Amino acid sequence: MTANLLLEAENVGIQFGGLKAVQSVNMHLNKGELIGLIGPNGAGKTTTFNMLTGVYEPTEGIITFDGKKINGLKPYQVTKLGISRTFQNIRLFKDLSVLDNVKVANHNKAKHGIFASILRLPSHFAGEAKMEEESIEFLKIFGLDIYKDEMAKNLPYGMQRRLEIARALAAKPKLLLLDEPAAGMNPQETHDLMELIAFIRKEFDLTILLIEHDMHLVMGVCERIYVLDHGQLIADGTPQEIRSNPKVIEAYLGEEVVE
Ligand SMILES: Nc1ncnc2c1ncn2[C@@H]1O[C@H](COP(=O)(O)OP(=O)(O)OP(=O)(O)O)[C@@H](O)[C@H]1O
Repeated sequence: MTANLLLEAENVGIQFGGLKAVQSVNMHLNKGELIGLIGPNGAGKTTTFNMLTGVYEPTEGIITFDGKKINGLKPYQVTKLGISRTFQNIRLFKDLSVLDNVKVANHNKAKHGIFASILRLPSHFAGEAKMEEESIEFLKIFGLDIYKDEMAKNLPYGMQRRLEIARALAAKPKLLLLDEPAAGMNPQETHDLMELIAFIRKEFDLTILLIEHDMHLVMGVCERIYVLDHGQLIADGTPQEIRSNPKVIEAYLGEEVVE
């Protein structure tokens, strides 16, 4: 294993009944990379995320994260090791405030223990104050601090998507998985999101894997791209290589993308 390797999937796959949803996927993410995962509907992208995050246990292959095998771990254990994600369908605590949504995620990393909290020891209050301060800092980065007391469900759609990312980031991951972060956003929101993703990668020393159908976004921010089709990887390479790969054009991009 090279020192730079953060995640490796070796021949990973999963079968649901008779359906091989994902087969023999080999993938590696180096520290600090921003990688895209693309492919047609039903190709197995979200299923791959679900295997990387412990939602599904692969029926074949090995997933190694930061030198540890993570197959079979529960999602909360994977989060603890340093993988956070967002979902295709926004999953926020809709009736909690914007700030509380981030605080809940930040809580995973709280330094003060449960006894300090129950007994209301000074370390509990100091810990809470620090967490609130940190959570507000996260909100500022995402331009959400002005909405901090608003219930999450009242945010405009694009802002809810940003809040999901802020929340995933508050768990202080090493690897962030974004499932269609630009879905439903208008072109301006998508453009701003692109800049934000590039910014947080640098600022937080993150590795990011993102699923996205918006090719402008994927080609604009990713260094490398993996392409799935019918559960199998059909290509990986730089945006330039992917754009001109005949297999990818046939399966997914369509002729019009080739310039
Ligand atoms: N829990 C499950 N049980 C049975 N089949 C499943 C399950 N989860 C996913 N699948 C199947 O696995 C295949 C891959 O689905 P997946 O959602 O991963 O595709 P996707 O590439 O993320 O598609 P989209 O771009 O539409 O989100 C599909 O045929 C889907 O029906």
